[in-house]
Formats: sequence, structure tokens, C-alpha cells
Amino acid sequence: MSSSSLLSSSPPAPPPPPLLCGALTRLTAARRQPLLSSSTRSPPIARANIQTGLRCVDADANANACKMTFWRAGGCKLWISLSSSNRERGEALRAVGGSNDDEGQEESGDEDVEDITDDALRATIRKSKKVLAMQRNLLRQIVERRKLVSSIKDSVVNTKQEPDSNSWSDNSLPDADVGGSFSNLNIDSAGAELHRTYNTGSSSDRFTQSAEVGRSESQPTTPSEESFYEEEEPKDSLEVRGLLREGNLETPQSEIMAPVLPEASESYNVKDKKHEDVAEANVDVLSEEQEVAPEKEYLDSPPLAGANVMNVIVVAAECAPWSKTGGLGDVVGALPKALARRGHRVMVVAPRYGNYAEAQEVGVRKRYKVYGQDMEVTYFHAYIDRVDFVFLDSPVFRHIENDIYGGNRMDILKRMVLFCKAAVEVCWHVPCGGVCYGDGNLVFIANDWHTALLPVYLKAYYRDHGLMIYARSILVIHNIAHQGRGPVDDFFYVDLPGNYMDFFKLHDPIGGDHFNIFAAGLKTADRVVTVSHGYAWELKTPEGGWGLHGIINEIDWKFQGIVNGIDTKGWNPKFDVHLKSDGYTNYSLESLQTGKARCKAALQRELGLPVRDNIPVLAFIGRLDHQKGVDLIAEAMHWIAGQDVQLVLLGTGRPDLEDMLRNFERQHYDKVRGWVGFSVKMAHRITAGADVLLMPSRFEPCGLNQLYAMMYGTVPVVHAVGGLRDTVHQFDPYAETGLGWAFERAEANRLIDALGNCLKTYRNYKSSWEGLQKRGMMQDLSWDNAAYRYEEILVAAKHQW
Ligand SMILES: Nc1ncnc2c1ncn2[C@@H]1O[C@H](COP(=O)(O)OP(=O)(O)O[C@H]2O[C@H](CO)[C@@H](O)[C@H](O)[C@H]2O)[C@@H](O)[C@H]1O
Repeated sequence: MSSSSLLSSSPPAPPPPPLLCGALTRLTAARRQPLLSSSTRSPPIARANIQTGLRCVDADANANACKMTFWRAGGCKLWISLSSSNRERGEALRAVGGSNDDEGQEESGDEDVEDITDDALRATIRKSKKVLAMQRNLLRQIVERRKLVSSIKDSVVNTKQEPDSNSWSDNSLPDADVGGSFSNLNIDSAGAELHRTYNTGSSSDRFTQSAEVGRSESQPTTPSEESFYEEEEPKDSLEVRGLLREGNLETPQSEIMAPVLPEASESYNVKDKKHEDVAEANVDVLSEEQEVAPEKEYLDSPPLAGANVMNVIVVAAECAPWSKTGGLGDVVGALPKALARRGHRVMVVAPRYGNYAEAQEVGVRKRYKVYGQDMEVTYFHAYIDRVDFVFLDSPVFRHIENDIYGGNRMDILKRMVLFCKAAVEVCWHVPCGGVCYGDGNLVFIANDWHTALLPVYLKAYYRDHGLMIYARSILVIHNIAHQGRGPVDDFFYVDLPGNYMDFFKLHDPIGGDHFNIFAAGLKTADRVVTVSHGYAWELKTPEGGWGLHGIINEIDWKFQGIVNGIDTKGWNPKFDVHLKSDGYTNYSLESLQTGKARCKAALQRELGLPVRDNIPVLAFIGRLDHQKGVDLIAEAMHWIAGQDVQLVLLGTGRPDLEDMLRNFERQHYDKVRGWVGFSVKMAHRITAGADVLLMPSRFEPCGLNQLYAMMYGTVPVVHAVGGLRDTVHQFDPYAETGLGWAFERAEANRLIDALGNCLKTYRNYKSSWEGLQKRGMMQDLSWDNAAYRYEEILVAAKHQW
């Protein structure tokens, strides 16, 4: 059956997936007992198989595998063991004859299989054996390659002097291996104008007031703060301390710390030498931080997720380092690795916008109908850091890496329809490491409106028809301001049954009825997550929900916030590959003062600013749009220009704001630089060389730059909104607590107040400043905690009917 026919409005059964997936899908598509309660350790078990006539008489399951025993009418006994953990990739499926205590003796199954008369069943068993042999072979190769890598590393270590983290300099040669690593695949594209449009249009001002809704107004500067900055010595007044505490609006956020598995990296791809080189370079970069666990240990250690191990497919329009226009790309590049470290089998599905050296074509082609037109998709695969990266290739995705969200409304819509239709079937078509993910024990994580059609397709094409009934979908809101809006007639482009119209139709007080993709995704997803607690709260308000607050309130039962983590390898001053040349240097908590000072001097030199150690360098990095509040910096410019500071702005986006950056530089050439463009390298260097990061965002779902800044000992000054409120706790000069300055209203005078206090502390209270830097750097901002939270949601979704 062709895939395209599947996508007609009344879908038939899905196409048989290749190799074992055929058998697995038949089993999983069969009627199964309801999911077991969370208190049991067993994953769902097939109880009967309609197509083969098998009857399940026994089922046993544990954290990593489930074993099913079937009696067939002819009296033959068959047991099948299904592995759900990627660490057991090589033992993913066995099908043998004989009793169920023959485990591990698949080669001896031939006599028993003789008794089976059903041709289809025999074919399945034959295929199973082939796959098993392939997987064994793969595992052998992985082990051999790992041995090779560690022996090479040993010899390199023996011939190299241990570098002193304090003394790395532009003169020190970068590690040759690092040159080929992903961290080096920078995706600079100067001047690229970024669009995340096809969206809300009108209400760009709405959120200006929104952050304040429901919250107590606070003063721009608390009396106690002022007294701190006016007096030489802080007052030791209990009264003042009390006031400060009252004024402290930190969001309570007692995240449960998840156990952290040492991060290891491994890659496999038997076909391609080039790929291996990249993968090995990757291993070497990572191993600077942590030694790669020996293969045996990796295979033997139980997954942190325990009985909750699942197959997870993260679907997104961008994925760093291959494609990135902002924070979404960063998240999709990092969260899956953290989930994989917990033992889940994890795949990322993204469009293939360019030629990615690491990914190999898998040789599968599928066709999908998009508004009557047949579109072919091919698949490219790479396995990196325990994650399967699958890139969908189609002419509509090719060569738009600098303009991912570009084109007219219909072009974008068609791309997203194709992407989501293909992504939902990836679990059958792409044999990662020889074995498809299948649709049992599977959760999709879709991201933003671009992939909000995925939960809708999962429901309309499959689950409504009794297919993929164990697959679940989670939709993550990174930014509600972009929703995939259009006229109601756009519904006919998404190729869904008429009764689905209601999911998409939304009434806008200004524009009337319209078609809204995000709305449909929110309604049909099994769970909805957003990227901070503060933003989760704001989304329920009319100002913060951008028209979707009604739906978000309705789905409150399945909605929650999880604060993003960061990639602590790519964004770590100790290992940052962008700090290894041009006078920059890697540094850590121990070498903070000397290392950061060198980076600051290097930045000043690189940008042609006066090289001065004692002048505070302020920075702004971000998309140039209304959200990021760069215009507030413009309003405060007269004040900033009057201070003894330097200001560096990096951004791209709205042409008028780009011009504004250029004008700043022209008007204040002695102290301001405005870099218009998208440069990952400069983003890293500015973060390392600056003293203060400004984030006056009008709304900020989470924000990653302030997290990166804190990792680099750069103190954030932010508007207390969304994730910024969650992550930048206000500095308390008396208790010496807090991480930066968070002002309460998105107004220039509030920014000036906060920045003024920040500069006074920088100049007059050096030890307080150092405390701020160190507290920021000492936080655990890794994805491990967030991955643990996501896992709770995966489990909740799995057990939800
Ligand atoms: N000109 C430039 N050159 C180089 N790099 C640049 C750049 N402009 C931005 N970047 C980079 O893009 C990323 C921006 O991430 P953010 O999370 O701050 O914002 P964004 O609004 O894109 O993400 C949305 O999704 C993320 C992820 O959930 C949320 O944190 C956020 O609040 C939400 O708005 C950072 O890695 C930053 O360094």
C-alpha cells in the first residue's frame, strides 16, 4: 500500500514497514490489554495476534525487554522478546521456536520452526534472524571501533603535555581532533534575515503589559537596594533585610534533582569512513570533559529511566548544529541527548536543508500527497551521542538553511504538511541501526506550530482508526507568538477529514474566524509542555496567550512548564571551541578572573574597541524583533552613552532594528559595536568577553542566552518575565544571594535603574560581583534535570487513554 494513499481523508491501514517492523507492527496493531498501571514494571504486552492466529499465553516484561509466549493453533510454541532500550539495540528482537526458557539460543530454533506451517510466520522468523545477525555484527564493530578510539587517545595523551586551563592561549594549538567535531560546524550566515512569520500579525504590542498581569507591582529599585548603593558599607538592618525578602519575587522552583549519568558519546555508522572521522572527533571533544565509558559498562549499566524506557521521536523544524535560527535549534540539538543518557531510545527528525556530512542516505523513498501533489521524501541518518538523527530530504527543504521559515504562507504550510506527514511514519520506515522504532511504546515530541500538525495527523490518520494506539504525542510551546495562522480555507491544504475543521477554527476578536495550526495541535496532543514555569503561567492570560489562552486554560490538566537546560559541552567556557584562537582563552571557575579578562581584551581587540580592563562591557545577543526588547536599549541609549561602558550588540531580524544597530555604532563609535548578522562564533565570544548581558525581552518563554551568560560568569540584567523570572534571581546585596538584576516592567527607565545598580556593584563591590559570577557558574544548568522532568511527562502520556 502506498504511503500517499494512507494520507487520503479516510485512511486505510499503514504500509508494512521493512524487516522486523512488519512483524512488530502486526503484533502491536493487534488488540492489546490496556497499559499496565504505573506501579508495575511491565510495558504493554500483545495478547492476541489476529493476522497470524497466535494466542498469547504468557507475558513477562521488565525494564528493558518484554517477552511474549504464543501458542499457535498447530500447537507450535513461539516466543518473542522485544527490547525497548537502545542499549540493547543489538538484541532487539528474537523469534525462536521451542520453549520460552530457550532464551539466547536462537540458532537452535530451526527444528521447532519446522512445525510452523504459516508461510508468513516463517518469513518473519527468517527476517528476524537476519536482523539479529546484522545487529550482532554492528555491535561487534562498535566495540572494535571504541577500542581503536581509546587506543589512539591513549597514544595521543602519552605524547601530549596536559594543558593548563589557566594558561591556554591563542598560541596554543587547537587539538587536531577538535577541528572535525560538531562543535566546529558553525552555521554562520551573516546577514540572513530570519522569519518565523505566517503567524499572528497584528498584536505585537500585547505583551508589553502582559507580564504584569496578576502580579504585584514592584518598585524599580527597592529602598533597601538604593541604600546599598548609596552607602559605602551595607546597613546591617533586620528591617531592611525583611523588606528585601518581601520584595523578592523569585518564582519558587524546587526542581527535583535527577540522578546524573556521566555523559559519554558514541557513534556508529559502518558504511562511511568520513562519518566515522566526524564521530570520532566528536568522541574526542567530549572526552575532554568525561571519559567515554567502556563498552561493556555501557551495555551492562541499567538505564536511569528504569522501567520507563521508551522510544522517543523529537520532531522539529530546526536542530543545531545543522540548522538553527534561535533557541529552538539549541533545544532540539541537546534535549534528545539528555533523554538518551537516561536510557531512552531517541530519534530526532528534522528537514534536511543542506548537505550534512555526518548523515548517510538510508535508501528508503516514500511519497506523500500535499494538496494533491505527490512529493517524494528520502531519509538520511546519523547516530551521534546515542541519538538517531534522521533528516528528511525533499526538494522543498533543500537549500533554505538560511531562510528556514521563509517563503510565502502557502509554501511554508506545504513544507510543514509534508514534514509532519512524513515524520509521523518515520517510526516504520527508517531502520535506525537495523531496526525501526515501531509504534509501540512510542512518544513523539513535537515543537512549536511548525510541527503542531503531527499530533493531529497521529490522531486523524491512525489512532482514530485503531492504529498506532500506543503512540503518544507531546507538543512543546517554545513561542506562542507564532501560531501558523491563516484564513479558514487553509484547512483544505492540510488534508484532513471535515470533522477536524473545529480543531483549527479559532475566533479572533479583531480578525474573526481563522485557521490556527497551534490550536489544533494543543487540542490533540496528549500532553503540552512549555519551556518555563513563568511562561506556563503567562500563557493562561489574555496578554500572554496571544489568543490561545482559552484553549490553554481548557487543557490545563495536561499542561505544564519545564525550564530548558543548556548544552553544557558546546556552551562551556572550559571547552568552548570558539575561545581557542584570536587571543581568547578557555577558562573555568578557578581561572575566571584571568581567563575572562583575556577574553574581554580579545573581544575588544576583535571589535576595534579600546582595550581596557576596568571598563564594563555590556552585551545584547538575539533576534531583532519586538519580543527581545532591543528598542528598550535604544530608548536607554542616551543614558548608556553617558556612562563609562562599552556596548556590543549582535543580532539579525527586522530591517529597521538592524539599521538601528548600525546607527548606534556610527553615533558612538568609541564605545558601541552593532554586529548585524548571525554568527555562532561571535555569540560565544561575546558571551565570554562581556561582563553584563542585557535581556530586556518583552516576553521570553525561557531564554537561553541568560543561561549561557551565567555559565560564562557574565552577569544578566533582564526583564523579569517568563523564563527570565524563573532563572535570574534578583541580587540581594545584603544576603549576597541572587544571580543578576531582574526589573519588573519592560520600560527603559526600569532597565536604566537595574543597569545602574549593576554597574555600581561592578565598580564598587568587587567581591559581590565575583560572588554573582561564581554563583552563576556553579549552577547545574545541564539538560539532565529537565530530561528527568520530560520523562515524567512521557510516562504520564503513555499511561493516558
Ligand atoms: N545573531 C545571532 N547570531 C548568533 N546566534 C544568535 C543570534 N541571535 C540569536 N542567537 C542564538 O540563538 C539562541 C537564542 O535563543 P533564545 O532562547 O534566547 O531565543 P529564541 O527566541 O530564539 O527561542 C525561543 O525558544 C527558546 C527555546 O525554548 C526559548 O528559550 C526562547 O525563550 C524562545 O523565544 C541562542 O543560542 C543565541 O546565542
